[in-house]
Parts: sequence; structure tokens; C-alpha cells
Amino acid sequence: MTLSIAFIGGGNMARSLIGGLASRGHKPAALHVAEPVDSLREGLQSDFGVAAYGSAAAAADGAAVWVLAVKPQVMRAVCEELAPLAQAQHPLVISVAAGIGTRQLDQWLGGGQAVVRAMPNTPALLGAGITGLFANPATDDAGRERSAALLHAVGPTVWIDDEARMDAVTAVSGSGPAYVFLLAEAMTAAGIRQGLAPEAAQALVTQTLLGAATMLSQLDEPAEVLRARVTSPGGTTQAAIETFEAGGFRALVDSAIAAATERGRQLSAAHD
Ligand SMILES: NC(=O)C1=CN([C@@H]2O[C@H](COP(=O)(O)OP(=O)(O)OC[C@H]3O[C@@H](n4cnc5c(N)ncnc54)[C@H](OP(=O)(O)O)[C@@H]3O)[C@@H](O)[C@H]2O)C=CC1
Ligand SMILES: O=C(O)[C@@H]1CCC=N1
Repeated sequence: MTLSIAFIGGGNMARSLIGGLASRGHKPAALHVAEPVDSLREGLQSDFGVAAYGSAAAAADGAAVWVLAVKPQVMRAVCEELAPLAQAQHPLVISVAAGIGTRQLDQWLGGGQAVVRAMPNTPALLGAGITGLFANPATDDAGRERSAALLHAVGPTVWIDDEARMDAVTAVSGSGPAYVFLLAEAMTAAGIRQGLAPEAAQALVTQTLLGAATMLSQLDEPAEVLRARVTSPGGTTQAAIETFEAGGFRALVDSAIAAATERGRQLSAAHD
């Protein structure tokens, strides 16, 4: 029997997960979504054939797994609305929200719930995501296996032992695709400034990022070694890398990831 899964919130992240699950053969009728925005709800229905609802309780009622995919700022209100149903049905609850902790989620849902915190990323849409997972003590082995299997449909999963580290997972891989897209934007604009046609610049940048990421994932060699192989002494790459280093590239990346990690902590504290 296909597992019935209710997504509460049908925005960017839910769409990526639903798209990934649907394309990997999960029965669309077993995927329920609650989403207040008409256009998003209708789009999910027409694109993936899921059952879409305007209210969280209608989507969640009877589902074995609830995936909470609303913004952190509305999570408390959503959980408190769902608490009576959670107490009656005790689903496996998986939250993908940045910052919000399992203790908070459990408390807002009325207590005694199996709660898994998951941090996926949008490449899940193409089955190319990665998800960090943390389970609260009320989650049994079956619940851990079930949540890992669900997220594994859209990419590899990594269990994180210390929940505090989930903010670092969020900062590195949850937000990470946006950093790569920013790099793509900047490289494309720079290529155009050097005289390339926009379509050519975009094609060159996209395939370069894909090729480099494929090398990182398929060759058992560290980034540093792969970089050295591109960098001929006194050549073009060296000129670029020296410019990056002189501009404080590594320190900037470090500060950006520290800021994202800290924002996760703040989101938790703000909703305690
Ligand atoms: N986007 C990403 O790359 C990632 C996001 N996340 C996490 O996923 C969560 C969702 O993010 P994202 O998808 O980007 O956000 P979105 O705003 O795109 O999606 C959230 C959706 O939930 C809807 N919503 C609000 N209240 C309710 C409710 N009571 N019941 C059902 N749906 C409701 C929102 O409607 P409305 O706009 O009207 O409020 C919105 O359409 C966040 O907690 C985020 O931290 C995690 C990993 C990666
Ligand atoms: O920006 C955010 O807060 C969410 C969490 C990770 C990616 N997007």
C-alpha cells in the first residue's frame, strides 16, 4: 500500500518534494496538499494529480505522514490548529522549516508526537536533492526508516546526531543552491561584460557548473586537487584565483554561512 502523505503548505519546497516523489512513482492520489493560494493549489493538482485542499486539517486527516512545509513564521499557528488531530491520530510529523526545533513542534502539536526535522533543498524536484535529518526521541525505528525512505526518493539523506547542527545543514545545503545560482548569475554577467552573447555565456556557465559538480561527485578527489589541475602556473585560472583570494572570497563564504546559521537560531528563538 502506498503511504499517504499530507503536505501542509504547497510552496517552493513542497512543490520540489511532491514533483520528486511523483516522478519516482509515488501514487499522486496518496499525496494530499493544503495550500491557501488558489493558483499554487491548482498548479499542484494539474501538474502532479495530487489531492489539494484549502485547509490544513482537511489534507492532514487520515494521512500517515504529515510534511509541514510552511514558513517558520506561521508554523506555530499551523501546529496549534492541527494539535487536536495530531493527538487523535499520532501521525509521523516531518517538518522542513528552517530553525524550528523538534521540541517546539512537539509542544505546539500537544506533546508526545514523533517529530522528524528534515532539511532538504530544491534540487529535490529533479531527484538531485540532499536532506539532513534529525528525529526526536519519540520517533521509533520505523518512523526513522519511513522518513529517511520518503526523503531518499528525492536524493541522499544524512542523519544528524545533534539537533543544534541542523542550522548548519540549513546554511550549507538548504540554502546552498541559491549560492550556486548567485555564482551562475555573476559568472554569466561577467562573461557578457567580456563580450560574449548572453545565450553563449549562459550555456558556458551552466555546463561548467554541471561539469565541475559531476567531477566532484564522481571522482574520488578533493576539490583542492581538481582545482589545481585547472590552474596552470602563470596561466588564466591563476590570475582569477588570485583575484578571488585577494578579495577575501573564503572569508566571505565563511561569513555568509555563519550568517545563515545564526538566522536559523534566531528563527527558533523568535518562535519559542
Ligand atoms: N525554499 C527552499 O529552498 C527551502 C525551504 N525550506 C523550508 O520550507 C518551508 C517552506 O518554504 P518555501 O516552500 O520556500 O515557502 P513558500 O512561501 O513558497 O511556501 C509555503 C506555503 O505555505 C502556505 N501556507 C501558509 N499558511 C498555511 C496554512 N495554514 N496551511 C497551509 N499552507 C499554508 C503559504 O501561503 P502564503 O504565501 O499565502 O502564506 C505558501 O504558499 C520553510 O519553512 C522553509 O524554511 C527548507 C529547505 C529549502
Ligand atoms: O531561505 C530559507 O530560509 C529557506 C531555508 C533553506 C532554504 N530556504
